[in-house]
Amino acid sequence: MRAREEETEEVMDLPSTSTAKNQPTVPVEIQKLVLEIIYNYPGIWTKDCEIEWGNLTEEVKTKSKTDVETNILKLVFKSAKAQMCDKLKELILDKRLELSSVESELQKWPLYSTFEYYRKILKRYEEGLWFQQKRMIDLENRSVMEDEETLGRIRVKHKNEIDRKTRTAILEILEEYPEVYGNIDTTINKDYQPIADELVFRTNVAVDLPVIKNIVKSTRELLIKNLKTNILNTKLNRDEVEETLSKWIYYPSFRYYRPWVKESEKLFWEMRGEADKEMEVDTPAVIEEVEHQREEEAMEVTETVETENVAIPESQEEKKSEEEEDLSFSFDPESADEDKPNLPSAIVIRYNPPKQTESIRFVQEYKSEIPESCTEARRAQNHGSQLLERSYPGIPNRKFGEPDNKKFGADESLTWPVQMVLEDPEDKNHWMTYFEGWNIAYKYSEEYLEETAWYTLKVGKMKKKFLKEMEKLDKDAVDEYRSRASGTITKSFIFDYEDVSYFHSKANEQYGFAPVLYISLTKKIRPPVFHFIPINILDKSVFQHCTKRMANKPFHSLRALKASRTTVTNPGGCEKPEKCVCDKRYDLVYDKNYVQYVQTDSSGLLNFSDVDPNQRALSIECSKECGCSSKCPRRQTQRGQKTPLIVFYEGKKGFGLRAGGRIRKGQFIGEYTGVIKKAGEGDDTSYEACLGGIDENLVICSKEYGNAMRFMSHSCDPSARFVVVHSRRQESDPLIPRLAIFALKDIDIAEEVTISYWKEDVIEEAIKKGTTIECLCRTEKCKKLIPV
Ligand SMILES: C[S@@+](CC[C@H](N)C(=O)[O-])C[C@H]1O[C@@H](n2cnc3c(N)ncnc32)[C@H](O)[C@@H]1O
Repeated sequence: MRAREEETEEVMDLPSTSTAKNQPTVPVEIQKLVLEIIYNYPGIWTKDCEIEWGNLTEEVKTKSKTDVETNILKLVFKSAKAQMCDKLKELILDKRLELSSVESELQKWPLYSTFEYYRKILKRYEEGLWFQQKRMIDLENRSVMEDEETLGRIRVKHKNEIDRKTRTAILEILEEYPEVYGNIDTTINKDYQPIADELVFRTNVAVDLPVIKNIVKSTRELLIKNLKTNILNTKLNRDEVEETLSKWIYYPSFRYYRPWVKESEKLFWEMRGEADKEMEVDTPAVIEEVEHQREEEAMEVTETVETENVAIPESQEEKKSEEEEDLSFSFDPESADEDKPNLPSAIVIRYNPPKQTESIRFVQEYKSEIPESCTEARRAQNHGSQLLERSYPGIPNRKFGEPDNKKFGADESLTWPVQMVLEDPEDKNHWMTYFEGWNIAYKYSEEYLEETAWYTLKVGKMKKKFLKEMEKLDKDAVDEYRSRASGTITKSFIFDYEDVSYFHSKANEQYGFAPVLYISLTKKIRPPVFHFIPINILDKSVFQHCTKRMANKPFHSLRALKASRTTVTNPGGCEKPEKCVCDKRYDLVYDKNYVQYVQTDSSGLLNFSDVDPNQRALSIECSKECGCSSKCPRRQTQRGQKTPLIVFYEGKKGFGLRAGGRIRKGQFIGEYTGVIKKAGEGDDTSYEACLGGIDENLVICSKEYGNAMRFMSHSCDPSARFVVVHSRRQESDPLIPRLAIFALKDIDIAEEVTISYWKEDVIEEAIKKGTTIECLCRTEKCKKLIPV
């Protein structure tokens, strides 16, 4: 690296983008020397290697004969990095220069000659800028569709990458297609082709037709849901409903649809007992009024509050900040199983010859595998040069690294999925970004990631919020974790955590479930090893045992066999209360003296106030027979985990489970999955949960196969409890018992999700016998001892 001849400035303020007033000034010569020397210390290019900083400080001292403190050197480096990013952005995006002009402009920057090498580290960042520049130019020329060359650069967005901008654009385009939005229920994928074409034309983003269809339908669902919550639950008056709706982020681009849901709205007002009042959305005048308002709005730039569901339960309203709104995971409704009708709800192994049904997957043997959707990880597993010395079921142990870049990197970067983003403690506006299958860190601005990796950024922000909450309990531990996570993670066990988190979340994502992250703040312990499985697994004999039970019979056969004993009527939670037969089915099949019946209300919440904590609770979920949709509040287990969960190292207790978002009292948290087997078959029962209430003889064992729920610790004052669930989508499906976990209280982000492992009498019995260990639940109600 040779220094360039002519310089104009003698001193420079640090850092370039900083607003701080009292930054030191460092002579350019020293800055150049520092940057030149840093070339030989790659350990600090992308991370903060303290040893290298120490050596570097010494070298600078020797060569410059000046004593410059390490933190000043860090500032020099940080400032140069920021300047390099700013300059690239300015030249590529603002000035829209070509590559050769960018090059010559950069040469004018006095530090470039000694810092040029760093531009390679910003390769992906720069690629992103070129891509954006191209898109801007394409859009201006409106030549995207004609130009074959450009078509290759269109960004394809998959379901979880759909950001607010894309969704808004789809809804805006849709307005021009009343023949589609007026017939949403009967549309087929093909009907959305003109919308998809227009989307590419307007935004250079390509989205699959089923995804567009889902977005349209789900926004309609959200509109209805918001109306329902505001009218029935929050009991707002008409003006307030209007006002609340207008805060919903998609309302401005979707309000034209309101008259098409007037029947639903009318029904809600009727249920409120306000049927006599005139429906305001009923007349064309309203559409005109909407149009008028819209024109007015277009004139003024107002800040929109982002929220999916604008109705906030009263008890939580105060607490819910804008930041949280942004973090609320709305896997519903895009990921609801309407999208994937063929998803199995259990896996049966060793069934010979295998059968074929939609709801059950039959296999000869089962082992965790890298999800099929992770194509880059699979490619890396085959060709990557970086071997990670570890072995986790279903998780690759090979990655691509710098040496593979030339052969396997190239242009595909544009469609690579981003695996994770980690906060950069030194730079709040950028995130350290890792692509799936690669072990190289890149730095991207939040703005850029918002555009290209919306979903992963959301997970990153959730983790950041979780750590912020954990700081209140143990700041030192969180600081230590952060410094480790921003260091050389590729070689440390942190990557194991990130990979386990990613691939388990991907397995969940296939079913439309929320992510699971694994975190150990201080202890250098490897993540737990087990086969992650989002649904239950059972073998042929247990499967046959389940399918022989009377509960399998369809409702009409049950009724023919038996007269209903009592009338349990609480069908209010179902979307179609008039047709719902769940409660009656409970009467016909289960014994109320033995298992208590619980049923979700219209918000999908369970009320446990009358349920004995020592008694088993059972819920029956709706099936197609009830006539409701897959989004009915009475289908919680079928829809699955919607709140992110954190498997967190709790010290002596081992790993436990914490909430990655706010969970409401009565809310479904997740399903306890594992191997369904006969009780008493294994010698280690610590991961076994009984299916009593449905079948006393069966347990779910999550020791070798399971999901995040297997980590719940015992508490003498638990925040959640088990509910056995009778659930299937179709009455013709085999009925396999399921086990759900519901919240007993409001659980905040970073709070532990715990259950009581035993009934009280079992704990007391063990205490009497002396067969106990110390209980570490640390609650006020702790009995201090629990059974071994
Ligand atoms: C189902 S496992 C929970 C996950 C386990 N901690 C892990 O790291 O895999 C049950 C085990 O967790 C630990 N544990 C859970 N709750 C506890 C508590 N309240 N006190 C002490 N140990 C507990 C015990 O070792 C128990 O055998």
